[in-house]
Amino acid sequence: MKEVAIIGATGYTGAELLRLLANHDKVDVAYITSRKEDGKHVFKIHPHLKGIEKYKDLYFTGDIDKVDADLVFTATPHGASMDIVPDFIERGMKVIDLSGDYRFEDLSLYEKYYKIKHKGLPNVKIAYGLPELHREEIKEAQLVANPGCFPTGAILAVAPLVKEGIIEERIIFDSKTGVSGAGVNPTETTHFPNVNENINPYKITTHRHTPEIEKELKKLGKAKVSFTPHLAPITRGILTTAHTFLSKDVDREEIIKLYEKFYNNEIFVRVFSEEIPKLTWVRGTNFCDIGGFKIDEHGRLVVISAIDNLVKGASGQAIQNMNIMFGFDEKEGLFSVGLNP
Ligand SMILES: NC(=O)C1=CN([C@@H]2O[C@H](COP(=O)(O)OP(=O)(O)OC[C@H]3O[C@@H](n4cnc5c(N)ncnc54)[C@H](OP(=O)(O)O)[C@@H]3O)[C@@H](O)[C@H]2O)C=CC1
Ligand SMILES: CC(=O)N[C@@H](CCC(=O)OP(=O)(O)O)C(=O)O
Repeated sequence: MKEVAIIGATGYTGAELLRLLANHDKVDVAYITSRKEDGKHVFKIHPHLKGIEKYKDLYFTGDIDKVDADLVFTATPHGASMDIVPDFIERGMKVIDLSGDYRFEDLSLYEKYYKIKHKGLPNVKIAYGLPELHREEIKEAQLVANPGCFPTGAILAVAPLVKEGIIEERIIFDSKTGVSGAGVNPTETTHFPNVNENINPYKITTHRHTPEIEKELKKLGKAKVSFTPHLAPITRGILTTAHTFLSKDVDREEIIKLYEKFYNNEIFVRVFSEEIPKLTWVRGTNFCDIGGFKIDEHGRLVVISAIDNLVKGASGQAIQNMNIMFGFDEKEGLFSVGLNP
């Protein structure tokens, strides 16, 4: 049995780690931290976990220095993670950081989009935690930078096309996200009357996930990314519509075959040749569903992806990465089907 700790376990991704790890047979949760709920039982803050035997003696601690585990999940905001991760690394622990702090090799790109001065990368192996593209690096890493939620759905939607070199450089992503993507603390943007019955575009041309998507796609081929997120009146899920422009003479069947081959051994990516992915198919699951593959008369190829932002977009992917780092079966604790309808 391995022991893990969750820093920031009062938040949404921390809670989701606890929900998913309840079904994981190879790890125990040894520590959960909170700056404000020190000493409280986990069921007090997360009543939906009540009755889970493995959590019956689990209490929040406010003292991060006490944390000692085989692996630490830092489910903390960007900026906060880089204050706490180096100490765990120095103490020899593996870390999976759910924030954006360690996703960029080029720190000037991070500083430009996050508007935060970066404190530097620890001198250990760091991997970008998208298993479908970086499995071998994740196996070797001491620190895994878990991808952003939008980048997960966007990158997986077009990776086969970029790698094959059959589309133009320009790629346009239009994404709709559930409100849980904004974290546990309510704001004016997430206030019910402002979200309900609306679809609100935000951070048009400036969202920090644009350079994250682009730098990952550039590792595969040519990519210039335009990205627009929209807040939708749903709790979970990200539906991404990717507009790409074919540069080679390929038909729909060839494209579907390319995706099926690219994701052939990937348990958590499901390619649909006919159906259009739906958020309810992936809700609560670690799947990224990909479909659409429609080509218009101008050579525009439209691909759709669907993920649950809290699972494949955050905590599920973090557990998938942990499974890879520990050499466990990659789907341990993660295999479930969607809550459809
Ligand atoms: N929500 C989502 O869908 C996704 C989120 N992410 C990223 O994952 C991380 C966590 O997100 P999420 O769970 O939604 O965020 P939340 O705001 O819901 O939770 C973050 C938690 O971190 C703790 N925290 C905040 N500041 C500090 C600090 N300085 N030191 C220690 N702990 C701190 C807080 O706990 P307390 O106040 O109790 O100490 C808080 O509950 C973020 O970086 C986010 O961008 C990534 C992908 C998807
Ligand atoms: C709805 C909403 O606000 N979503 C967040 C995405 C959260 C996330 O995954 O981003 P990082 O892990 O990169 O911080 C946003 O657009 O900023």
